Amino acid sequence: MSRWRPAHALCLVTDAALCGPRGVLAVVDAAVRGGVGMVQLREKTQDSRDFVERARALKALLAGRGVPLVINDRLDIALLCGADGVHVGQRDVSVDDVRRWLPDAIVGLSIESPMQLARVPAGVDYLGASPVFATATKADAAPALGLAGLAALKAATDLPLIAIGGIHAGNAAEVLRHGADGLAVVSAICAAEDPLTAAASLSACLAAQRQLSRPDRREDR
Ligand SMILES: Cc1ncc(COP(=O)(O)OP(=O)(O)O)c(N)n1
Ligand SMILES: Cc1nc(C(=O)O)sc1CCOP(=O)(O)O
Ligand SMILES: [Mg+2]
Repeated sequence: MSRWRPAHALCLVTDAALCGPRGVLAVVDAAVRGGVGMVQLREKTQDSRDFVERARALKALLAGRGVPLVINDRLDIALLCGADGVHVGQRDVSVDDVRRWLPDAIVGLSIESPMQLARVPAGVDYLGASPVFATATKADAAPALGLAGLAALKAATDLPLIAIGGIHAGNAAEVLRHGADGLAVVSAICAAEDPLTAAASLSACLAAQRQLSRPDRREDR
């Protein structure tokens, strides 16, 4: 298991097309300056050689900034670039296989329904609650969980939940109130005119929630 904890983390999942001519590295750099605490490199169309090259460049960009790099789907790319973790979905390489090669890495697993919670293997650091809202960013996303579905997942697991799908600064606080420990976004940052400001707005929502959940601020004490 990893020592990294996703509570109150803002995760940027990259999309090269949405980053446009600015490029993935420039958008990630701005987003990290705005408060992003984890970066997931997600490349669905790039060939493997370019994927490794981008992953190594991102790893170098994030080095010394305390921001882990997680690779979407591809254990081989994670090994080649020295990534801090891997995020897998229900039909990707198994968590057991990732753990065999990366015993101390961050491992995330997507969960699309409460039924899938029955089959979460040991060795998972966080669950991606997917998708909370409908999203145009992932064509094959499962039906939206909605806020009630997110809350139901939260009630049924002790693992940290990182919510993804249709999240932006306008609904982030509600998502956090319904049980998300962290937030993952693609378009809210990659498609933003100003990724630094977009990240800072989302980061402020997380900071406000962190403040509210401090033990000395709880009303039930
Ligand atoms: C944080 C987070 N949660 C869920 C996903 C989705 O992963 P997956 O179901 O494997 O779908 P793809 O991203 O591979 O299309 C994610 N990437 N990140
Ligand atoms: C990468 C990803 N996975 C999802 C899932 O439901 O598993 S939804 C998604 C994309 C989320 O993009 P946006 O923040 O632009 O809505
Ligand atoms: Mg996947």
